[in-house]
Amino acid sequence: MKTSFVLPADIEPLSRDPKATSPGRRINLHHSMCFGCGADAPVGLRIDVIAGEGLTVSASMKVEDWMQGGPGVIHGGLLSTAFDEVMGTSPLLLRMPVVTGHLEIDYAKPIPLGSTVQFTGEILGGVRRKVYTRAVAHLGDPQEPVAAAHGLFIAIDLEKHFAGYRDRAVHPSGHQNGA
Ligand SMILES: CCCCCCCCCCCCCC(=O)SCCNC(=O)CCNC(=O)[C@H](O)C(C)(C)COP(=O)(O)OP(=O)(O)OC[C@H]1O[C@@H](n2cnc3c(N)ncnc32)[C@H](O)[C@@H]1OP(=O)(O)O
Repeated sequence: MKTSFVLPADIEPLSRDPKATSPGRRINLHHSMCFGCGADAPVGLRIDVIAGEGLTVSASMKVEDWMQGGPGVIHGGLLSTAFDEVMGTSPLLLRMPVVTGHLEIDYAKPIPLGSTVQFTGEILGGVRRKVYTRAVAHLGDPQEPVAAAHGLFIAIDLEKHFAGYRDRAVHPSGHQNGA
């Protein structure tokens, strides 16, 4: 599939953390109200990202009617959110919390409503706090990808990064902290 994404020349291999989620198990994320993965989010993708061997992950997502962009097909921005979730979860195999720094999507074919998108993702390597990832989407035949993505994720200190925002966090009760 065509892409304009270029990996840096100084990229280095990364290693799976020995305590990372075992292959075949769901990678547990941050909170249940996350738009990408949370079971309690009022509207969301509810994507379960499954650890694979090495630095790989997989996931699937049913394309519901509310995800429509063009007539009968998925909205491209919504697909990019799904890629963000799949690739953004993968650095937890390194036991590294990250946020998205840069995201690129290559759309190859329209994705019909009612289909199930299968994602495979992998960590390609890193440079300092930067983690480079790639993911591919298909509708059942891995040889016929419908889209692919590259993501650059930046390792963060969780406490510091969200320090100024946590009082706005929404909880399953519908209440915000302090509200
Ligand atoms: C609540 C729990 C969350 C965590 C759970 C994990 C699972 C979540 C899964 C959910 C998935 C969904 C996830 C989401 O949706 S996360 C939500 C969307 N993302 C954000 O909100 C991030 C907003 N950005 C920032 O906070 C800062 O800019 C960050 C923290 C990213 C960097 O600011 P910081 O001041 O800390 O560091 P730095 O500026 O020195 O940058 C560091 C290095 O990175 C390089 N760089 C930076 N940006 C870019 C760029 N665009 N292209 C190329 N390179 C870039 C930069 O050159 C430098 O490189 P080098 O000098 O080393 O060579």
